[in-house]
Amino acid sequence: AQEVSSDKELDRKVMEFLKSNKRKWRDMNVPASDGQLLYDIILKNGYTRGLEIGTSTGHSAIWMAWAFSKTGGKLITIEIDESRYKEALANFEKAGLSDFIDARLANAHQLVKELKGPFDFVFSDADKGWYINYFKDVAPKLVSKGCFAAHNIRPPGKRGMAGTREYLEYVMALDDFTTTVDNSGGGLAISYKN
Ligand SMILES: C[S@@+](CC[C@H](N)C(=O)[O-])C[C@H]1O[C@@H](n2cnc3c(N)ncnc32)[C@H](O)[C@@H]1O
Repeated sequence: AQEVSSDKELDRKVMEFLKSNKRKWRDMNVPASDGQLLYDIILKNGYTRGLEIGTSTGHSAIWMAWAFSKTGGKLITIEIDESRYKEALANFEKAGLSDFIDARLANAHQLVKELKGPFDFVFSDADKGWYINYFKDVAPKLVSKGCFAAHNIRPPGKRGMAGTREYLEYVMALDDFTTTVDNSGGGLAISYKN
């Protein structure tokens, strides 16, 4: 079983932050239920090396970094918009999670290619038309049993945001990944590397 540490003071601070901001996320942020889902996947698998593509103001990153605070891990997160990036940094500070997050102001089209990895958990939530490219760039740097999760994915056959259907068809056809879709929130395609 994976080592999971507990810091009650930090838990209290994060929970207080999430509670007081529950109705304040207005920048395309994931719903809290998806944040919880990401948190659960990281804890369940004991992941420690995370990458997020599309920070916005930091809601999903806060859930993931909270999980990484327990597994001894860290999250690299990328955002192209400076004002959202700055707001995210302030939110990470308020939530007490800055030590678990390496936030980058950059174009992910370039930076995802440059990052060495390895990663065991990736959350893709930036420009949907680029999802397949992000996946192709990251897959070789994802460890075996690692997970690549992509947001705003509808089940097969259902209409979704432009680019997301092509993405789902692409990952579903891969022999070295097993993909399921969770539609309890905004829609999450969860692909495990075999
Ligand atoms: C749906 S929002 C992310 C929401 C965030 N994951 C959350 O739950 O709080 C998508 C973000 O991706 C950013 N983005 C779009 N294209 C990008 C690119 N090429 N590189 C980095 N970030 C990008 C947008 O500026 C936007 O803030």
